[in-house]
Amino acid sequence: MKKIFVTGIGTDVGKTLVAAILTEALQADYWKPVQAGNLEFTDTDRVKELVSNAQSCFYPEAYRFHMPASPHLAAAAENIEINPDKFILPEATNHLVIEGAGGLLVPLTAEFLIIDLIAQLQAEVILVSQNYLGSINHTLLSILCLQQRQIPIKGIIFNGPPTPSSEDYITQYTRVPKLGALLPETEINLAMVQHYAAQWRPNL
Ligand SMILES: Nc1ncnc2c1ncn2[C@@H]1O[C@H](COP(=O)(O)OP(=O)(O)OP(=O)(O)O)[C@@H](O)[C@H]1O
Ligand SMILES: C[C@H](N)[C@H](N)CCCCCC(=O)O
Ligand SMILES: [Mg+2]
Repeated sequence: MKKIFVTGIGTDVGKTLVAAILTEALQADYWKPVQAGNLEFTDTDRVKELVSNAQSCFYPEAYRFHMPASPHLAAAAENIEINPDKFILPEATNHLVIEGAGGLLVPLTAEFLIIDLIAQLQAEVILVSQNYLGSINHTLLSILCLQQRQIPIKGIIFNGPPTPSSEDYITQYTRVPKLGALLPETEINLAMVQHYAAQWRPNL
């Protein structure tokens, strides 16, 4: 069974949308271990809304915080310290898509970062890269960091206006494959998620 951790080169790069498409493509289960902010409509609510297969299950977050901030700060604001031992993989017999918070070096505690959670869960990574000026640097930094920790990287999803020159540089320099691309969409709905799911499925 695949255990895929969806991380990104930063926050707001499209991880939730990509996670919804991957969940649909693999008819996988979905888990967001830490939700910071947007408790009235969480990333899990969003993915549930966008996934239409009957097989996917959605697991409750290990931690939910009100403050839309780095999880270590959001936790401190509620006088809570995140305990890494509390991140227990849901007992699933299905593929599992796990969504992080922000990028790889986002703190969960003073010592424990998202990248440490990925290593602890022994998941492979799909990295969401958004195309903007500066994103080559952010994408290479993320990949070098994962490679230094010997965390397996399944591939990259590029989000936003296509920029083949940047994408080619990144895939050639890192030797990490491109799994798919997500274009800027005006409508985000079930049909759009199904369309990308079918397109990316052969690469997953
Ligand atoms: N390709 C796209 N076309 C249109 N809108 C997009 C696209 N990708 C992302 N968005 C929108 O951009 C916003 C941020 O995306 P998303 O919530 O998926 O980011 P994220 O990386 O999951 O952030 P977080 O770190 O908070 O989990 C959302 O409103 C999402 O719908
Ligand atoms: C609140 C936001 N949407 C995410 N849930 C958390 C992003 C944390 C980013 C921290 C940082 O890199 O400075
Ligand atoms: Mg998200």
